[in-house]
Amino acid sequence: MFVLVNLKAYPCDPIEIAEAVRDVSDASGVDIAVAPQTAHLSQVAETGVETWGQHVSPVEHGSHTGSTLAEAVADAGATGTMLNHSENRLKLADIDAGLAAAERVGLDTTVCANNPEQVGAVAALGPDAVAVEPPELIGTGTPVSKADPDIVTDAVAAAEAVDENISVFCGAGISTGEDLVSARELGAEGVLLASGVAKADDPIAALEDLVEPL
Ligand SMILES: O=C[C@H](O)COP(=O)(O)O
Repeated sequence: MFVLVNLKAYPCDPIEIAEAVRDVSDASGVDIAVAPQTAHLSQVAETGVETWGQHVSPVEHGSHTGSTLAEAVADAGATGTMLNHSENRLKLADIDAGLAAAERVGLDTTVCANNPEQVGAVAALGPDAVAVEPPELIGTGTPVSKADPDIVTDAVAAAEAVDENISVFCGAGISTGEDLVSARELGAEGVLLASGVAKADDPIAALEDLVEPL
């Protein structure tokens, strides 16, 4: 299972969490990555943790003030990026161009989608992975794998129908090892989570609980 910890814009210490993710990943053997704010990418990557961008812009070098250039994200030490998170929705053409930008610099890509229908649509653009996240469950602590398991199994089927090599992750409300096991049993190869770690009083304990049953 792949675990991507998205720090969003939460008021957490990105280095403390990066070091916790690195240490728990090393100790458990579970592939865990962290996606900090773009401005923190270099500092986070320097800890040695697997580092992802939260977004890259659908642009090349040029007159694009305020953009998140894929080259800069890769230069900062990221090895992957999300696109189209529910809190940063993109037009289909911009997802396509964002994927091209990420692939140009060798970043792994995970495109988020609200539901299985959107999973099928974005899978057709050829990302490495898709992540299904019902927006209404994000940040609730109620895991999608329990609240609506069909969303996960339908997302897996939708992606497989397009390309069986695309990995499917799920997210929203995931915070325990039991949630990860449920996600895996439903066919997900990874999970996307945020508040369960970024808002935890003890991020190391939260991460250890996540990977304990794997
Ligand atoms: O990027 C992460 C997802 O939006 C899930 O967030 P959450 O774990 O706080 O529900």
